[in-house]
Amino acid sequence: MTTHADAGRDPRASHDLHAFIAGLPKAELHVHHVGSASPRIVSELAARHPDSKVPTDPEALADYFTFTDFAHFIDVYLSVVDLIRTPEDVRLLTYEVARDLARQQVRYAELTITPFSSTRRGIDEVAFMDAIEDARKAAEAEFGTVLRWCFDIPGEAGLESAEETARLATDDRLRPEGLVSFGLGGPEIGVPRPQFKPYFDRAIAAGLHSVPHAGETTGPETVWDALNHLGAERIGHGTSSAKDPRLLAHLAEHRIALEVCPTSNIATRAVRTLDEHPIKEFTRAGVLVTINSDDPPMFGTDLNNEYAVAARLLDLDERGVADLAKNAVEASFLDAAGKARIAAEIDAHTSAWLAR
Ligand SMILES: Nc1ncnc2c1ncn2[C@@H]1O[C@H](CCC(=O)c2cccc(C(=O)O)c2)[C@@H](O)[C@H]1O
Ligand SMILES: [Zn+2]
Repeated sequence: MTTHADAGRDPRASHDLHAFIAGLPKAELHVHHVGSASPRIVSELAARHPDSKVPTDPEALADYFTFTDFAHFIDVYLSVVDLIRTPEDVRLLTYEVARDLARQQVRYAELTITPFSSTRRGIDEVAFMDAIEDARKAAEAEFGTVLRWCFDIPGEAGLESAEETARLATDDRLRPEGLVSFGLGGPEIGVPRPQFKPYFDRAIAAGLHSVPHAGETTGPETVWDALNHLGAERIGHGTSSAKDPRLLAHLAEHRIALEVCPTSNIATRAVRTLDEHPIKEFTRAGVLVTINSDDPPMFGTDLNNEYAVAARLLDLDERGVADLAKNAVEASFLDAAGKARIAAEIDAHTSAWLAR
């Protein structure tokens, strides 16, 4: 498996391609709020809360963030969630995540937030919404990075968490301005998707887009469930779709994008090795593939590295990488003018690079 010692940069992509990717304007569609906390922020929060089992030494975090399986990953993830205790923690985390995205030339990101995990730990719901919105506005003004929110149900926490997430996402007095979509995360085994239909129906009726995780740790039938019962417009991961040619054809025909996160799949052991990742089967079947980082510091990666990994697995040059970046813009929930602006920036960067 990929270790943190060699992660953060795919050594097999050329220096030139890394430099092209680093300067490429990008959109990120699948990245988790708490899972984006940098080692510096995690260790700062861990030092503030010495009762936690999370290491305070950023160096020790690489070991702590090495997972035996998906369940272990979720355990560790929740220990970091436990460090976020005040609205100020939420604001700081969100602002710092935006700074990290801006450094990678991410112009637009849909950040998956699990408000249930914060409200059940006692953070006031109004203060929580104010904290994320305050950080969103500051980040846009200071870094030029546009953030939007996806509120996700932590499925394993049961229907109580679904009810709470749907309430927070649809109550006009609470619902934040930046909210665009509704998701479902956590383990899939033992957490059937169809039971969440009423909550997705409410979110969709309130104008939100549907973007559940599916087919990350279970088979293609979970992706079908997400499509048929939850009205999925994009699929988080969808890795196991490769096992079902009819599903691949359906995704391709309906332009339902997969939010592919290659390094994540290795780190959680959903896929054995990068070379066995089905990304090539997706593109071969004509599926709209987007490249994403999921929980970058926990997986020792970042979005730029995920593009380098994808370039290697798909054997892409600069134009091919630029096309992948445009897929994410197309599959985003930006308006047409916003999409056109980032697509033009991608073209400008690519032409200038190739004319060097
Ligand atoms: N690759 C991923 N694939 C799937 N999900 C991912 C991935 N990365 C990050 N997540 C996140 O994991 C969380 C899971 C939280 C969870 O299951 C849970 C269960 C019981 C209680 C509580 C609680 O809060 O008390 C939470 C979700 O918030 C989700 O956004
Ligand atoms: Zn995810």
